[in-house]
Amino acid sequence: MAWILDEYSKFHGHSPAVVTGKLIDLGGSLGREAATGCGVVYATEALLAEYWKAVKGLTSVIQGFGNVGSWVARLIHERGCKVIAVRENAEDVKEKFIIEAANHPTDPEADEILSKKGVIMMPDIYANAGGVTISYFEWVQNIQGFMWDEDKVNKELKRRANKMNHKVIFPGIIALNLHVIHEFGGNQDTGDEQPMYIVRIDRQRWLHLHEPIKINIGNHKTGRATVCVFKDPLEIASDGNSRPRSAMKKRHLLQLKQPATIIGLRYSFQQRRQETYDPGNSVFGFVGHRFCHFFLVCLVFSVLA
Ligand SMILES: NC(=O)C1=CN([C@@H]2O[C@H](COP(=O)(O)OP(=O)(O)OC[C@H]3O[C@@H](n4cnc5c(N)ncnc54)[C@H](OP(=O)(O)O)[C@@H]3O)[C@@H](O)[C@H]2O)C=CC1
Ligand SMILES: O=C(O)CCC(=O)C(=O)O
Repeated sequence: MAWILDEYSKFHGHSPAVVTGKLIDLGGSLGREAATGCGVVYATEALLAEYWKAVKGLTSVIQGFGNVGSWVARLIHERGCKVIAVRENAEDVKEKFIIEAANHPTDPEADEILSKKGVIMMPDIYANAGGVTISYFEWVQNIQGFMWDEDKVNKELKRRANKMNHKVIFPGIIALNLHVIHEFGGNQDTGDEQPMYIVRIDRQRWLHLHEPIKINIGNHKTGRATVCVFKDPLEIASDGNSRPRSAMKKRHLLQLKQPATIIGLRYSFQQRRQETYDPGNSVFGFVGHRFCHFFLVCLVFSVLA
């Protein structure tokens, strides 16, 4: 990077913004060393939240222990995850989640084996985006001629990672395929306790949603349900509690006496209107782009006996 900067600057004058990943003295950004690993951890937390899990209490295997791997190990250890660093081949993998922190680490054959085993993979282009994000920050600082302190870099990284997670993962959390994916509590035979349903909507449908979406629930024998309406599952899972029922705030719950139809609205918190999804602004689009917060507003629409 130093060589590229040097060569370019010979012909065009000192231009630090032409290349990123530079040493600090040459205009590099503070925070780069940890940024990719940090981004991997934020992305992992968001993925786990989708499955009502937190890093805390899990066991992990890290393959590759250089810059990214060692930062991930340190950060998840701090969050209460037990790290066992071993190499594995795809046939031996027992993990439920694989986070691709390196570039293209899973070859097509392994991908097929893992997918048949039901392993959930988070792709590299998403998981390691902290690296390119810090490059963007470096470029911004260079063109501004102003150096951010490390705290500012870390805060910006976290802010943008969270926005990306809301954009890319959270819409999928709230729904997939319009059916009940989790049912907590309740005894289907005796109807002793009220079950809780977590409802998802297909992500593509969510992203292109212009009209309110309707979800029918309540094929339960007892005809009663508790529907969880939430705006940020990560918030719920981040306390390390993988049992959403106890972490759920009262205001997130709707008590239903009978099966019902729920209407979900895609809602922009900042602009207070429904947003149009721009496919060109997906995974990496978060860099330098203005985002909005979304959350699902669910309303009980009608009762279907
Ligand atoms: N650093 C960054 O900011 C970013 C990195 N990435 C990607 O993440 C990956 C790791 O980058 P980084 O941590 O910087 O690289 P490093 O060179 O710091 O570390 C790579 C590590 O992987 C180990 N390794 C190499 N091959 C294998 C293998 N087949 N199985 C297990 N371990 C192996 C190396 O071990 P040994 O030294 O013994 O060979 C080394 O410890 C790369 O794919 C990189 O492109 C992506 C985005 C940003
Ligand atoms: O630093 C960057 O801009 C991206 C880094 C990256 O993706 C890599 O090292 O593979």
